[in-house]
Amino acid sequence: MTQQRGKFISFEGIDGAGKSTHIGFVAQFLRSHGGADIELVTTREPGGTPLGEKLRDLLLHEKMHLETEALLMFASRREHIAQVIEPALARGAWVISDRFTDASFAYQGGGRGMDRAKMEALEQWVHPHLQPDLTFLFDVPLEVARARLDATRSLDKFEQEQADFFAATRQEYLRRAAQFPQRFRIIDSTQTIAAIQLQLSGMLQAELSA
Ligand SMILES: Nc1ncnc2c1ncn2[C@@H]1O[C@H](COP(=O)(O)OP(=O)(O)O)[C@@H](O)[C@H]1O
Ligand SMILES: Cc1cn([C@H]2C[C@H](O)[C@@H](COP(=O)(O)OP(=O)(O)O)O2)c(=O)[nH]c1=O
Repeated sequence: MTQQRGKFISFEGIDGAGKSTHIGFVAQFLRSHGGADIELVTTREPGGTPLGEKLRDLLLHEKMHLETEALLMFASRREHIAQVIEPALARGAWVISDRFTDASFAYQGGGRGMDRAKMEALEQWVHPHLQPDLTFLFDVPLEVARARLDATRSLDKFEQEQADFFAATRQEYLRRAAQFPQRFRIIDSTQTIAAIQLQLSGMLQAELSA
């Protein structure tokens, strides 16, 4: 009997939107409601493989040309797809990824202003047939995200960007969501954590019974 392919779920949003807060909850929900035989793989981008984690360190801390940045994001992704995502989906596991290609469109395309046709060419090259089945976009106004970030940790290269960068990043996320409404779920991340978890539970339940 051929193994049923697993599902691929990505988490997106500008820094400080609350994405990391909810990934653990979603993993826990799927473990307790998805049946004993569901295998979950939680991973992240940039990163997710030993090589990808080295690239992540460079990407988050070194200044570089915007096209170098985009190419390294997709290089990390190529490795991630080959080593982690595709094998997991093929054996029936569910993959939960903290960011995927929508982040490249949002940050390198929207935030940095890289030409969209080049972004689309990279997407077509690196994963012409793979897209997440479900993408949660945690959406908040910039000021809310910034206030949350300031309260937490020391900021990496992207988190140190200014308001206009994040305005363009957020706008590009929303454009991608409008372009792919079937897979995107936009979460109003100004709600309380409890309210968001309730909303996520309903969406996940629907996905489990699909
Ligand atoms: N809905 C929310 N309401 C209030 N605070 C939140 C909410 N979601 C997240 N936070 C807090 O905001 C900060 C940043 O959240 P985090 O999940 O790390 O964001 P991201 O992963 O999107 O950068 C954390 O301190 C977190 O506890
Ligand atoms: C995947 C990806 C991430 N990024 C950026 C967005 C984030 O600022 C940063 C790291 O991701 P993030 O998951 O936010 O890490 P953390 O929550 O630990 O800070 O990388 C891109 O610019 N392009 C991409 O394609």
